[in-house]
Amino acid sequence: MKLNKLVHTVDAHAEGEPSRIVVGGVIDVPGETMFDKKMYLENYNDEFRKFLIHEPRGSTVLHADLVLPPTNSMADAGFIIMEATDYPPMSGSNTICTVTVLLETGMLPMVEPITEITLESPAGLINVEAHCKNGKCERVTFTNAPSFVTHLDEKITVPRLGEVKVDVAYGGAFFVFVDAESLGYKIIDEEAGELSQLGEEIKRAAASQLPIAHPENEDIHTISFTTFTAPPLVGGQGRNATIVSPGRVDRSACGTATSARLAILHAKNELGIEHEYVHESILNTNFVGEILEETEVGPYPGVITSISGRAWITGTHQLSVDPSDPFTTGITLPDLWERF
Ligand SMILES: O=C(O)[C@H]1NCC[C@@H]1O
Repeated sequence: MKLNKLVHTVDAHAEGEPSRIVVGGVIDVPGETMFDKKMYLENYNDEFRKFLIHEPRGSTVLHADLVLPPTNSMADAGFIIMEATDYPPMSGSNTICTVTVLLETGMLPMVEPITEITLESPAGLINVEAHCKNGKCERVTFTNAPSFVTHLDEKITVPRLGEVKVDVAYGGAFFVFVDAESLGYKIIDEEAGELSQLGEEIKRAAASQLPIAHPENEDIHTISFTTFTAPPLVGGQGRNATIVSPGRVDRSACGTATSARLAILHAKNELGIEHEYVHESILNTNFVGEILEETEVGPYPGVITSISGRAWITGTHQLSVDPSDPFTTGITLPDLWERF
């Protein structure tokens, strides 16, 4: 057997949302910070993301996280988040999967009952508290990058819907928020296809009509996700479906959307500091969010939030490329891609 590449991954899911954690096969990526390294991959080696996530080795419903040595001496490990179409600076489900894998494989030492570690994400340092018992990482709570709101009750025009009222907020990526009930949805399984299609249309409309940029990082300058919000169905405080490109529902409650939603609720005086907010997913799983303190991000008032959830390892893979394989970097047929 002759191989051009051999990459070791440990796969996991956080409350239903799957990630593939790269723990071997890559020594390092050029760049002085984790954000520089993410930009390097995006600009010069995007083939690696496609190799990990796209068919025939992955699927549209998969993310990958590349574990690297940190560039900041305060951090225990670094990681670069890769999703089906891009590289978000931060991600809740990816963080929870990465922490669970680092601790349950012994890559970082597990201390029971609470392991405290710091990860360096492209969005900055992330403090993590993991509740561990009998070698299992039972729950991961992390303090997210600062969240802030850029637009409240803004009207955009969406081709199939006409005028739609939206909020836009950052929670590690930019999200456009839409009230699902006002469009006739409750966020249940049978709506997943329609919500995915509408979400992609709303994201495109919002991105073109509401220009935005992160005040502290001009390379973060577009709306990446649509989040539909609805009243809870299974005892939480809120429910959501975040649409992940190329157009499918986040299986988890989406950690970064939860942080962004907390920033919006706080801006509307609907949620104070230190109140737990149980955010339900379409699968009835949840992430628990909490506003820890107020802050400022450039000209925007913001909040520091914590997000908490669980992950489970699903298996390990040795991904490889046979030099005679015609499909080394992924297949994206329009039956699943460019559908909407
Ligand atoms: O939990 C989150 O933040 C994420 N889940 C998939 C898409 C987002 O990055």
